[in-house]
Amino acid sequence: MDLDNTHMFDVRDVDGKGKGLFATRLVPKGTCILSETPVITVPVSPSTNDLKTLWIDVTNLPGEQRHAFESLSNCHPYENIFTQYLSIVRTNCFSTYEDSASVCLVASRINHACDANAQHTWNDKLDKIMVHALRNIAEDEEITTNYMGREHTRQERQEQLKEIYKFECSCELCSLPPVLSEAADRKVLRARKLWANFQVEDGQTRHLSNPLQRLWRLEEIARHRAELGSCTQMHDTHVEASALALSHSDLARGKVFLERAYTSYVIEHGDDDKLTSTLRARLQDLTSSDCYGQSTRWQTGEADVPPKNSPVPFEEWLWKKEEDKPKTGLFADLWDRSTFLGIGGLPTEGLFDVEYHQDASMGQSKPKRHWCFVGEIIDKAAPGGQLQLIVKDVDNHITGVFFHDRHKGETLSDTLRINATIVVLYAQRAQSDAGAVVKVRNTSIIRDFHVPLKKLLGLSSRLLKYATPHDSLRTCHGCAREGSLSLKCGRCGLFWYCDSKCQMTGWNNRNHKTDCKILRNDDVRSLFTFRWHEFEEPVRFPLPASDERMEDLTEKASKITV
Ligand SMILES: C[S@@+](CC[C@H](N)C(=O)[O-])C[C@H]1O[C@@H](n2cnc3c(N)ncnc32)[C@H](O)[C@@H]1O
Repeated sequence: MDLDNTHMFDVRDVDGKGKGLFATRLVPKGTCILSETPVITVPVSPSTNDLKTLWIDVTNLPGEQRHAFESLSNCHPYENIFTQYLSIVRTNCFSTYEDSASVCLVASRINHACDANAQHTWNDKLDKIMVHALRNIAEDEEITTNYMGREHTRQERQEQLKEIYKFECSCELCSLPPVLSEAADRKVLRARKLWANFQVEDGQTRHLSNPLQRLWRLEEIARHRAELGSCTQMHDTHVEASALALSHSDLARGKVFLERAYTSYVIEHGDDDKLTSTLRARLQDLTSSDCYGQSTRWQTGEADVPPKNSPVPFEEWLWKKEEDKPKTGLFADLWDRSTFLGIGGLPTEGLFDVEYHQDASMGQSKPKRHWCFVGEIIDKAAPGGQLQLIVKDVDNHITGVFFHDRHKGETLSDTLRINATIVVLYAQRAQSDAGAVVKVRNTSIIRDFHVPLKKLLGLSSRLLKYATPHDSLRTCHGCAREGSLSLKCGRCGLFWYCDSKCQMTGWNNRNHKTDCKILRNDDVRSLFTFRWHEFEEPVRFPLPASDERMEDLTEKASKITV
């Protein structure tokens, strides 16, 4: 017999259960209570030949082991020595190798409880049954495992245990008063249903539709499952949440979820399991995950996990429960992937997305905030007279923008030029033969800016850094000094300098010659000055009131420095 940690438990008689395992000292949560190599393995559905093989295997066991096997509990009737051995297997087996059931001489003595304090798992790296403590187990407490998995109602559990193991379970969970038992059952059913809905959609792209709602569903599942106490199911929930976060380039949440998955998995499976090693490796390089970066909608860095004393409660941050706080910057931040999206971050056409839609009458959903698709035209064609743009989006994904308006885009076909940036308001991700595309049904939602996307993004960064006051101080665009500056660009009125020397540096060496020209275009100015985070109703191009806002901004800028 191959056993570790025998000093932690012994086998005792238990009233009404036969024998059972008991802790002989405090066993802390996560402890490996035993790891044991099976003595007998049979196919799950044995043939007559397999029964003979079973008989041979048992009779070939060393005397002590054969005796131990024959004296294991047997709750099924049998007719002869072959079926007697099979009945013993059925009463005591664990599923181990594919389609196989195995018997261990010690682990098989562990009795069942629906609210078990330990869990057995099969470790195919070690070829052993492992039993780990799911919580602290007190000295003299019976060690129990759950024979059936957690997500079953009381009635389902009782029926299965009676059928397979011929006993009526009287564990604490099964002995709850009816009101509490029904409440526990409701949690089981809710978690099971929510989880089943996740399983319906398969493949990596499942994370792209309605991610916020999916995250909130996972939070609800995680809450129920935490109460049900299954580490395996907590692991599954957090792995899914991690994949969801990573799909949207959210490394901070992806990391926290994966760490949680790892922690719960290790409790039940130990740290020498195959999947444990995989999870550990994945944690080392989150970006290597298959689903990473399908969109940048929630982009964060690993270091963006808020500190413990952060004003936003950690769980609220983790599950994105916090209200979408209005962002108050003076200029639009084109890098903000909650508003300026690539194809992967867009809500899916025809689906209600809680992050972007509000209910409206007649089952039609309306935008509840502003957002847009942003990309650069890299090619265009008009097969069958329909204008189709090939676009590289803000996430560098190549996608299509297809025109489904009355004129099939013909009215715009000359204006929309290669290398121009386009912005499509309230865009949705639609399916076409060519994969995911944006369909433009009304030309007033699309606008082209005769500037490559890279330049617009660079300008956005510079506006945020040099044209936005920080604590009433400005940053010189020429030398990056922070202070009360008195010289501003006379043309755009937005960039500030220490003196004319810095202004020359800014103009000639730091892009302002180009930026200033770009900023003279009304559409570009309104793109940057429109209040994207203040929503009253959907807008169309041209975006409203850019000039007033620009005047307002330049005036504010002057006041700060006078
Ligand atoms: C795998 S064996 C467990 C060890 C067994 N008690 C023994 O004496 O070897 C399964 C059998 O143990 C008994 N058993 C397990 N858990 C029980 C429980 N919670 N209440 C009553 N009997 C239980 C049932 O007879 C069941 O068929």
